[in-house]
Amino acid sequence: MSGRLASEYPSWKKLQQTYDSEHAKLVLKELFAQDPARFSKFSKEYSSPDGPSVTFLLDYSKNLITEPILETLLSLAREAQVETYRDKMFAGEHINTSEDRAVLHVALRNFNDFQIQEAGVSEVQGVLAHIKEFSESVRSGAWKGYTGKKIDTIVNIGIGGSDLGPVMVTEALKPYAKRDLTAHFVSNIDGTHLAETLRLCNPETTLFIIASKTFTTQETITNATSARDWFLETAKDKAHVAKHFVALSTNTKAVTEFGIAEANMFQFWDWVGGRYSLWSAIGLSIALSIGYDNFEELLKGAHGMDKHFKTTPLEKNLPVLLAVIGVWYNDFYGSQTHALLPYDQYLHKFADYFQQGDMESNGKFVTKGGQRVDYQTGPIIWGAAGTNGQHSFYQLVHQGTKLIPADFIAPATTHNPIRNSLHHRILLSNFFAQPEALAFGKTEEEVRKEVGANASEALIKSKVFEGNRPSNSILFPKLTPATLGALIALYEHKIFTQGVIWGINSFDQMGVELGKVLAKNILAQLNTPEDVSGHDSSTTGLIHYYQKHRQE
Ligand SMILES: O=P(O)(O)OC[C@H]1O[C@H](O)[C@@H](O)[C@@H](O)[C@@H]1O
Repeated sequence: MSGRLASEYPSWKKLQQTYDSEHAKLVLKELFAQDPARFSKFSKEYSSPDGPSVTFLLDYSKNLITEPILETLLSLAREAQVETYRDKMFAGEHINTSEDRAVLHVALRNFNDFQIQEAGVSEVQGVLAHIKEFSESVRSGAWKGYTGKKIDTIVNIGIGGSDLGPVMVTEALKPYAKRDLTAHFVSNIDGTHLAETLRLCNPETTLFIIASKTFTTQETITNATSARDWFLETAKDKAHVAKHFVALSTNTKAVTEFGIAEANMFQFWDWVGGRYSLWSAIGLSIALSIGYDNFEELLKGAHGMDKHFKTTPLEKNLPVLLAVIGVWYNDFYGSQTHALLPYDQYLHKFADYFQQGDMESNGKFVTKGGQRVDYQTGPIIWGAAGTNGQHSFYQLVHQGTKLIPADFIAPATTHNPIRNSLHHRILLSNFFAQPEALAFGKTEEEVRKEVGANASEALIKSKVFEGNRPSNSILFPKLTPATLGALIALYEHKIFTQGVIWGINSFDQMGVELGKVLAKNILAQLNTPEDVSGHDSSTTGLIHYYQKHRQE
């Protein structure tokens, strides 16, 4: 984040030389055979420094690293001044330079530990109190709809960071949810998303939460306006909107212009990035669903990880370890992607969430200083809940031609111990087996023994697993709100650390702008073919085809 090219650091050059001369010798099977202490050297147990108890084990021993390589990777983090930039973030310095903003999601979950000077930070507690009071009144039934009935359905209307965090967390923490308060999330501008959701809603008992940092996002404002129209078809009187619409935003003016009273608005601040905002007012749907106390546990779990990140030496600092190991694959092994593979159905949106969290943060080709990078930055993040992925894309992960580093994530204890936790034991046996298979594979010799003398050479070759495919494993006792908070913060700080090393600004998102501008221009030209101008022949041809075939 110093804006320097990462490739100029001495450690980067050393890593390149190490990769060139040693990578052929980095064979997991041999590394494990040579060193019986490999697991204890390359695994760490996290315990929350205070607050609610959170523990987990991070096993990074199945990575293509040695102690000297890891040391050099950590030197790279030091040369890039990760610690300095981390401290700048926590101090509220405007490290989001292109937008001249502080980056203070850590202030949203700060329980009096960090001293942060920035406008708005002193208001955080007040907004949390508002969230508490409001969520408790809706959950208890004290808050009534316009016909005097209690709310039984909430619909969060938002997109990107104003959607993905609340969706992921409400799914992840469903065991803690109030089951008679149904939560829906509408994000897509495609009218189908809203229409299918409204079919499930009763205007008398539905609360719409309009979530938008800017309150200008086309999708959200269009969906919110259509939802209000739908509501007023039944409710008639605009005064009833106050009981059924609240807003989560930084933009008071636009919220009040939309017709939502300031009293029904939950504030946040420009130093909360959209993809880091679930800890802010954007988390209202989470608090409504799981209750304020559990929401606070989520924040405290994240705060524990913040303290760990802020105070732990780099060689023991879990987000930093994940980050530098990721850099090793991304920049030296040429891995294009990184898979997030939670063995927990409740975490089925985890990879979706971090697609924005990571790719919108680190998908940048220009350093903070304006130079074009000459190396790879953020990886493509993808994944699915285990074991589903095993029956779709794992074939390629095991035997394809690409190196796909992966994180396996699982709870030791399930919230649903049906059949005496038989399901969970089967699930976890897969969680243990997959990284093992990826790392150690199956040799031709082993295959030959198995298939017998009559098997064809082609069959034998097709059954070989080359192995040496790296992974991290994260295992925790149970998926609690605090544990989830810590896990999310772990990845947030990993992303931060990588951004600093690559010298990019992880906190703007200029790349989402161009498409928005072009769509606005095209929207104005969609009516008649004569209006279509200024495009290439492909775009013009596509729009003309649409105009010929639409039935409206
Ligand atoms: O909350 P808003 O302002 O509606 O923005 C929603 C989303 O819009 C854009 O895609 C980006 O800026 C995202 O980072 C953001 O999360």
